[in-house]
Amino acid sequence: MKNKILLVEDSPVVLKVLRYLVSQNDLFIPVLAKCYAEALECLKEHSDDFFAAVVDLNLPDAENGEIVDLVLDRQIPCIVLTGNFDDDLRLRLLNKGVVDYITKDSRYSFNHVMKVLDRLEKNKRIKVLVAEDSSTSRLFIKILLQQYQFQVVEAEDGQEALAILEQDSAIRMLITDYNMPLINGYDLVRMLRHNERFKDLVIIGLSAEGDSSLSAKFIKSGANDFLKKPFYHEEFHCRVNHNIEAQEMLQTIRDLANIDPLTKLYNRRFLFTEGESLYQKSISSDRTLAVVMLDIDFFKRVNDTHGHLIGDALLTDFSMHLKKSFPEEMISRFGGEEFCILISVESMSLIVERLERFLSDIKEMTFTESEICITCSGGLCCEMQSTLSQAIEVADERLYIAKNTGRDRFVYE
Ligand SMILES: Nc1nc2c(ncn2[C@@H]2O[C@H](COP(=O)(O)OP(=O)(O)OP(=O)(O)O)[C@@H](O)[C@H]2O)c(=O)[nH]1
Repeated sequence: MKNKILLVEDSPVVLKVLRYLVSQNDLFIPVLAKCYAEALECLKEHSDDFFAAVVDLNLPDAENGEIVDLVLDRQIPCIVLTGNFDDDLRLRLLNKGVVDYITKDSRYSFNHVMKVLDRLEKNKRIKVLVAEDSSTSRLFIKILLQQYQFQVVEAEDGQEALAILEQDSAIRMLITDYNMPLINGYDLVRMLRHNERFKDLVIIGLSAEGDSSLSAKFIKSGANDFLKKPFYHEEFHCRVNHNIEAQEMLQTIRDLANIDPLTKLYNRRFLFTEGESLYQKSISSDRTLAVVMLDIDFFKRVNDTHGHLIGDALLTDFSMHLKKSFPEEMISRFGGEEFCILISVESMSLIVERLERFLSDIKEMTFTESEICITCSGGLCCEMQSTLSQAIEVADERLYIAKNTGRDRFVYE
């Protein structure tokens, strides 16, 4: 469902620009009002289900910013547009709880509005943990985060923060004070940074005024950023949003390096780095990690008969089915129409059963809009080798045997 954005602006040109920009984003749908009275009607008509509002501060029928209260009273995130910058007014508006205050001084201002809307939409799915023993300060930070639509979790001390983070892997950011009972903020950051699991957690330390060494300590121990108390709303929002954006960019770069763009499975590079370390961990903990090499039979015929685009669609559909059939396993596209699955082995009979079921499921299915029937062949290596590469070689030799002995089968030994 699209998010409704209320746009209140008396200038037809500005309203047109805003409408155009908002409707360019697939997630948003603009609802327009030229004055306070029209905005009131819109709010009544749409029973307040607006995702956010972008409002002009001075409207012909409400010259003193009354529109801001109208929107905020309905708990709608409010972005204020204004013709001139006024420091007192800005502070008054931010204290009221507006998300941002933007001057209409250039076309970049409207891009900024879009950036804020986009951020609000993404933040709905981001959980932030606030670790702070002072309830007043915690509440203040919580309100600021909620203005930007973040989901907020709270901890009263470092120990509680650690326990929450251990339990909830969805938390992407920690904002932590220094002075806290049980575990202080600095030790909390150090503990987290020594744990591989939290390497991507964004951490912002809060340091009290006058203690300049604390911010350096936070950064040195692995925090991404710090804020000196007291801070301005905008400074807080900028640091929080910039750090989340940096984390998102890092994730995009990682995905580009590790994920096959067509099938969205891991690529060969990821298999030989992360897969190898998984394999070595299995060796050291005396667990068996089976390597399955899987290849679609006569895939060239699919391309030759239906064309490469349908061939691509088949690879995508097939990969989705692989993911469904092996949800816990690391699956990679080894190349072309060949895939590699790493499966923890509890018993040989169980793994054989799963692979045979997969083969028979594939045979019963049809793929793509052209309803193509396929089979596939596979080789399995269950005997632990010294490296993943060696295990892949063994599984690949068995796959070769499967191909040469009639296809549509697995060779296990
Ligand atoms: N559409 C599409 N085709 C691909 C892609 N990658 C590889 N191929 C094709 O996959 C085909 C693989 O053909 P072959 O290696 O001869 O294997 P096969 O036809 O599956 O025969 P067997 O493996 O022996 O059963 C080639 O035609 C490649 O062009 C891709 O990303 N998209």
